This record gives sequence, structure tokens and C-alpha cells, in this order.
Amino acid sequence: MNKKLVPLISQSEIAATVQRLARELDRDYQNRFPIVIGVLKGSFIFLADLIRQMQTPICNVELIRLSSYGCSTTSSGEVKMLMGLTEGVINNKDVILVEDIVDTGLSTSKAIEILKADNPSSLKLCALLDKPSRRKVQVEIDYLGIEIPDRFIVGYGIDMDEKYRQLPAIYAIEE
Ligand SMILES: O=P(O)(O)OC[C@H]1O[C@H](OP(=O)(O)OP(=O)(O)O)[C@H](O)[C@@H]1O
Ligand code: HPA
Repeated sequence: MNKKLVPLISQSEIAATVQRLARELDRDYQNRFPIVIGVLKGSFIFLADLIRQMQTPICNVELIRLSSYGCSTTSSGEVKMLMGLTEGVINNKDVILVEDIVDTGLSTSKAIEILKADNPSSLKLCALLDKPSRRKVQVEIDYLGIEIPDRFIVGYGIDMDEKYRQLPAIYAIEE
């Protein structure tokens, strides 16, 4: 079935939002050398743009991979860790977890639970998009980009069945 892509967030709005988040992180992480952890795959473009806008030095960039959506627009509810961190890498470090979108909250809460077990000295969440109307578990977003309505979105790293990640802006899918 053909999908219609309806523009939701423009490239310029994304860029301004990334700038703002980078300034907020710079303000809070001066002289702290945080570890920035991106959640693959969806956050890869946001992560790359965000760290290039940050001026405060970063100790390390790490990537983890979770998956729950598979080939559909509905979360399976079962979040799998497909790729984790090297042991000990965040022990006693300030960690910034970077997510593209918090929807049900299941992926992010799982990531937070796993990372907390590795004893970071602090752990904060930076998310580009928040879809609070779909939340199933509570997630506190410390650095939030844009709140969005209950639409399935794609672009800027975010996919539907692995498609559309390369689009430079964010679109809502309509049947
Ligand atoms: O709050 P939730 O309902 O858990 O949804 C949010 C997660 O879903 C997407 O990942 P997905 O599982 O589709 O994997 P992907 O990033 O590799 O596309 C997205 O990148 C978030 O990590
Ligand atoms: O709206 C969405 N689009 C794509 N992937 C997602 N994962 C959670 N929510 C979404």
C-alpha cells in the first residue's frame, strides 16, 4: 500500500532544536567530560548533529542498539538489547543517553535500567522527540527537543520497516 508522507518538522526546526539542546548540555556539562551514548539505529543522525554542536569536551561516544518495533508501526512490547557497552566503560562517569524518540517509553526505560546497573555517576536523557500520549511506562526526559502528537513519524534517522531514515526532515505517515 502506498504511504503518504506529511511534513511535520522541517530541517530548519530540527537544526534550531539541536542547537538549543547542545547549548543546554554545554551549560550543564562544563568540565565534566560526559560519555554520550546513542541508541541505534534511530538516533544516529541526531547524535551526529548534536555532538558536533556541543562545545563542551566529551570523554567518549558510545553506541548501544535496542529493538522493539521490528517490521511494524506497533511496538512488540519486548525490548531486546542487540548491542551493549564494553564492560566498565561508564563506571563512575557522567552519562548522557541520546534517543531519537520516546514513544511508549519501553525502549528508553529498558536502556536506562541496563545502564544504571553499570554504575554511572549520573545518567541523564536527551531525546529529540517525545510522544507522551502513547506512554506505557514513565520516563523522565531531562533535555527534550519537541513534543509531537500521536502520529507514526519517519525521517532524520527514524524508520518505518527500515525505510525513510535518510530523509532530512521529519514526516508523519498516512495510509
Ligand atoms: O518508546 P518506544 O515505544 O520504545 O519507542 C522508541 C524507540 O523505538 C525506535 O526504535 P526501534 O525499536 O524501532 O529500533 P530502531 O531505532 O533500530 O529503528 C526509536 O528509535 C526508539 O529507540
Ligand atoms: O513514530 C515512530 N516512528 C518510527 N519509529 C518509532 N518508534 C517509536 N515511535 C516511532
